[in-house]
Amino acid sequence: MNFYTRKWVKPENLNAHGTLFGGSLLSWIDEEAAIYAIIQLGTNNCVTKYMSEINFVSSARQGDIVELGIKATSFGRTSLTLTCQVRNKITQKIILTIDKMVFVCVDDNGVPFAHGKTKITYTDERLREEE
Ligand SMILES: CC(=O)SCCNC(=O)CCNC(=O)[C@H](O)C(C)(C)COP(=O)(O)OP(=O)(O)OC[C@H]1O[C@@H](n2cnc3c(N)ncnc32)[C@H](O)[C@@H]1OP(=O)(O)O
Repeated sequence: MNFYTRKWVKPENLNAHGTLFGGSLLSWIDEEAAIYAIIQLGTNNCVTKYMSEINFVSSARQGDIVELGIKATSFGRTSLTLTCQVRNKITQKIILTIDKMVFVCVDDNGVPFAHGKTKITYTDERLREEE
């Protein structure tokens, strides 16, 4: 799993208990996972279809640096399934896990289409191929 994105927990990301607000974290994850899916599938037209149980394993506090990890676990016909982990960059303590996130390629009418990809890419070549 690659942890490409780091986030610095700031006052505007906190809940009433002074720890990282789950909604902020989920918003970061959805964007990170969407970008990952876009790179893998070579198209901007990807939508979030499904998220499995979200396990908030431990909390993060103001000033913490957290890192978001995403990995593709399976390529479907129109979909891509990912798994996600968030951890504290310094201590490596797990903050959150999501076993399964599914993204689907859709055309301009919102109808799923076959993406034709079967393997993980570690470059952004597929996006350039679309142009
Ligand atoms: C990044 C963002 O913020 S996007 C914004 C939030 N997301 C959205 O607005 C999406 C709203 N949802 C939709 O528009 C529709 O549900 C669609 C177009 C994504 C899918 O429509 P469906 O009628 O479910 O399509 P369909 O039955 O053909 O399934 C498409 C794929 O999703 C998979 N899928 C459908 N439902 C599920 C589910 N509950 N769990 C896992 N995968 C699923 C299917 O297996 C299929 O994958 P495959 O082709 O690789 O085998």
